[in-house]
Amino acid sequence: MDITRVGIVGAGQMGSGIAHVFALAGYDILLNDIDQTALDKAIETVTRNLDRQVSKEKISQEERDGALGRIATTLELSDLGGMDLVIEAATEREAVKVAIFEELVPHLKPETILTSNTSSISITRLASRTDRPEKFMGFHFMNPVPVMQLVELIRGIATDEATYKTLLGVVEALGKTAASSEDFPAFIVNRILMPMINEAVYTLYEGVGSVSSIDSAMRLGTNHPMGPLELADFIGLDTCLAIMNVLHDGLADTKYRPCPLLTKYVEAGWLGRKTDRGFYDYRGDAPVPTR
Ligand SMILES: CC(=O)CC(=O)SCCNC(=O)CCNC(=O)[C@H](O)C(C)(C)COP(=O)(O)OP(=O)(O)OC[C@H]1O[C@@H](n2cnc3c(N)ncnc32)[C@H](O)[C@@H]1OP(=O)(O)O
Ligand SMILES: NC(=O)C1=CN([C@@H]2O[C@H](COP(=O)(O)OP(=O)(O)OC[C@H]3O[C@@H](n4cnc5c(N)ncnc54)[C@H](OP(=O)(O)O)[C@@H]3O)[C@@H](O)[C@H]2O)C=CC1
Repeated sequence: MDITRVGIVGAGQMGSGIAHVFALAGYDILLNDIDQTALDKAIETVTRNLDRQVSKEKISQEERDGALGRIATTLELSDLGGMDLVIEAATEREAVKVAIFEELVPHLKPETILTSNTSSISITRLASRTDRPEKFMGFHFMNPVPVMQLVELIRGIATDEATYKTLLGVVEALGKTAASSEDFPAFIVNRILMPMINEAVYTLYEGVGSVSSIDSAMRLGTNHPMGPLELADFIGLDTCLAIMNVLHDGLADTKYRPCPLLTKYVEAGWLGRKTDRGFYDYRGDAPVPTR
């Protein structure tokens, strides 16, 4: 199937990054959120990141202008009805995603491919709440989307081959690389990454190390570009906790229990960079470790 128009639901860090790379690759984008401020912020973020790419001579001014011109925004989910492909990138809560699909599906063309950027939730279960499980897939981008090469492709039990092949073609058109994962909790990347981040929070909780010693140990000792607590703040502590809960519930193994300190930070509304406070305080010029 030929994809030219792409709808994106949720204009947070992932929705804006996905809009950026699709627009740069020539797709027409309609970005939706429940909050006008989120849409305005997303356009600001995309503009800033495109400008950064121009200043680093990765793209030309014309490419930047073209990409920005291809992104429109809307508060009405029904406006996404005419899209060829829809990517849901709203908050990592199953009830939120299911409500979006139930509202959106009656407006979609029969041939539209529907996808979720979920980090962890069962694709088969989400697909079953739509009218098109055979045209439904997990389409999992990595953060920051303009920089990270990987896209995980997750087929639900009913996903057909044509849908998989179409999305594989889209990943190639974006200049990214696909990895296929079976539909099990948190797929490949987060099945491995998130227990490491959770263990880093336990390491802090048990007093084995401070925020800076844990992060510098992993940055300098294992050559990770970011320490695990810095990365948790970057991803969003609410998203990290949601993923751990999906692993814990879905695999029924206590080794995935979320660290109580992670839960406490989320309960406090300290969600990391997006709220200016997590394991680091981002309100000053440079991030300051909080423990
Ligand atoms: C939770 C999930 O479901 C799945 C996930 O996403 S898991 C998270 C996966 N992501 C990671 O693990 C990220 C780990 N961190 C990193 O790779 C790096 O720290 C980073 C790429 C984010 C930043 O790298 P850095 O070297 O510290 O910073 P910086 O020099 O500013 O950026 C590196 C390059 O990326 C570019 N860049 C960074 N953010 C960008 C953005 N949002 N848009 C466009 N370009 C960007 C910079 O311009 C720079 O380009 P050059 O190499 O041409 O100079
Ligand atoms: N953060 C990461 O590193 C990664 C995240 N993901 C996944 O991507 C998805 C989005 O994550 P991320 O961008 O980080 O989260 P953010 O919190 O940055 O953004 C989520 C956005 O979705 C909006 N939203 C909530 N409910 C609705 C709705 N009903 N309709 C439209 N928009 C809605 C939120 O609005 P409001 O703020 O008003 O609630 C917010 O703007 C999640 O499923 C996450 O697991 C995937 C890969 C990496």
